[in-house]
Amino acid sequence: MPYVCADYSKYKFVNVCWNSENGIATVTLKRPPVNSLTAEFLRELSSLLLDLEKDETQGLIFTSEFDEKVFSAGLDFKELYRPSIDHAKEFMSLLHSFSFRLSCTAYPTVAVINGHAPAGGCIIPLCCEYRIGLNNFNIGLNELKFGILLPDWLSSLMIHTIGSRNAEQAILSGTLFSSEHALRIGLVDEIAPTKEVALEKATAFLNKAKIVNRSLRLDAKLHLRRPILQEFQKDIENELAKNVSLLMSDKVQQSLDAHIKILKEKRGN
Ligand SMILES: CC/C=C\C/C=C\CCC/C=C/CC(=O)SCCNC(=O)CCNC(=O)[C@H](O)C(C)(C)COP(=O)(O)OP(=O)(O)OC[C@H]1O[C@@H](n2cnc3c(N)ncnc32)[C@H](O)[C@@H]1OP(=O)(O)O
Repeated sequence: MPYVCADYSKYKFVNVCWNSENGIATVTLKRPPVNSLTAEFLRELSSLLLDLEKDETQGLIFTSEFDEKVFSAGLDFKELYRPSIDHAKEFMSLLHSFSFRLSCTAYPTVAVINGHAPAGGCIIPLCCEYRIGLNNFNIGLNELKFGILLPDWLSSLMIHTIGSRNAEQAILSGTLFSSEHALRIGLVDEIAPTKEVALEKATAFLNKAKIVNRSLRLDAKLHLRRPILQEFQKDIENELAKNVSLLMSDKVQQSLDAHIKILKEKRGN
């Protein structure tokens, strides 16, 4: 049975609950208020994946501390508004490397989506092998509505999950799906009434994975995910430069500004 070496208490934005009986790590995202992704958060998540790999984790479940509210609100608007060029580059590189790493983990992965997961908030679930949603949440890649062209690796993750036809319609219309709709098109694999039930279902999925030889399973996973992994590895420097210049463009910066204002008005700030 795996043996925990890493000090998981060092992490600020996640709580890691390691079950030493079955080797399953439940990682609860807890970056208030809405688990938006900053460079610091992405750096932490990447380092966590390495620790889990070293500890020979048998399965990983992602969920959110902000139950029935938000899984992740996506990229952090505030950090990406008028960033320095160096920060923009670092952010895009961290987003790319974390998403790549999560897409090809040696251990099986599940997302328990216990709240909204718009735009970049959908990245963790899409990189995972299995998705379990709760009722009454929205999920989807609505980036086109922000004037953001998806990186190829992200479109490819969506295509892998819901098929090309559904992905084309979903991405081009910038749709955020209700949980029921997400289930119909395969964006989530199951719906659960509560987080507890969702976690049980996640454990059942991970236990099923155990009956397969670990290294054989990894070979098969990498083979089945080859089209996605190729997109991640294709012309990385050029892709990152494209994303940085998109982020720094007036159009995207104006869109971020507008969204920050909308959120402020909503709160009466
Ligand atoms: C920009 C990138 C450019 C190029 C990129 C190239 C490649 C990357 C590809 C991936 C791209 C992804 C783009 C994104 O992810 S952009 C983010 C999209 N996210 C959203 O539109 C969600 C916005 N938020 C909401 O809809 C709601 O907040 C939410 C439903 C999540 C929760 O609602 P609730 O009513 O519970 O809370 P609020 O009162 O709205 O918010 C609470 C506080 O949280 C702050 N907040 C919300 N979302 C974000 C965010 N994304 N970033 C930072 N902060 C966020 C909100 O302002 C409130 O803050 P305070 O007022 O309390 O300070």
